[in-house]
Amino acid sequence: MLVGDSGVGKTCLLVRFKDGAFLAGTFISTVGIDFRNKVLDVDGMKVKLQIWDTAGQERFRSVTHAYYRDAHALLLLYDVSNKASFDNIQAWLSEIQEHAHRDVVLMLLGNKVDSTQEREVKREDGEKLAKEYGLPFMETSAKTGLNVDLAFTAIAKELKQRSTMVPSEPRFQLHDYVKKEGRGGSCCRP
Ligand SMILES: Nc1nc2c(ncn2[C@@H]2O[C@H](COP(=O)(O)OP(=O)(O)OP(=O)(O)O)[C@@H](O)[C@H]2O)c(=O)[nH]1
Repeated sequence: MLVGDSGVGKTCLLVRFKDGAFLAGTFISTVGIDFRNKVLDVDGMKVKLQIWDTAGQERFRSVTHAYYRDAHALLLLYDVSNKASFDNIQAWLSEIQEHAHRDVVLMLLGNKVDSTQEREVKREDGEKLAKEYGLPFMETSAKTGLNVDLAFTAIAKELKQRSTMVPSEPRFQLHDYVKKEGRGGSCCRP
């Protein structure tokens, strides 16, 4: 499930991942909730992701709350060119704590990293916040596609591992995967 303030790019991230395209121009806010499916090949096994795109607008909050409970994974987004969306992350984390399952897989994404001129949130600040809450973190761009497949693949790997895990088996580490695969040395530099 994709969550975060209105306008951070949740729908665009999903469209980029599903169709490899970018919805430029007019911004049509999601009403309520929508979903798309995508099948990924993860280490030779097909993993079907059903990805729910939620409305970021406050007035739809009661609708989206109802879906948290069934979510296996949450991608929490802010917009690196919008400081307010970053400042609201803690409020989103409280919502998640209140409504989502305790074991939900959670990842923090700083989107629109292509907007370098308008950047209001430093990568270091995103990393610091993620570290504080023990979350894997990436910067993404739905516009250029940077780290989009990587973020969803990391989630799919984690979910696959959880669903097939034998108790004594070493666990897939989402954190380590994100660090190792993120482009540009230290995780996810554009
Ligand atoms: N430059 C840039 N613009 C983006 C990116 N992702 C989304 N946008 C733009 O940001 C605006 C909002 O994108 P959406 O994907 O509709 O935002 P949302 O988070 O789904 O918004 P709600 O449905 O209201 O919750 C649109 O005008 C997009 O074109 C990105 O990675 N880079």
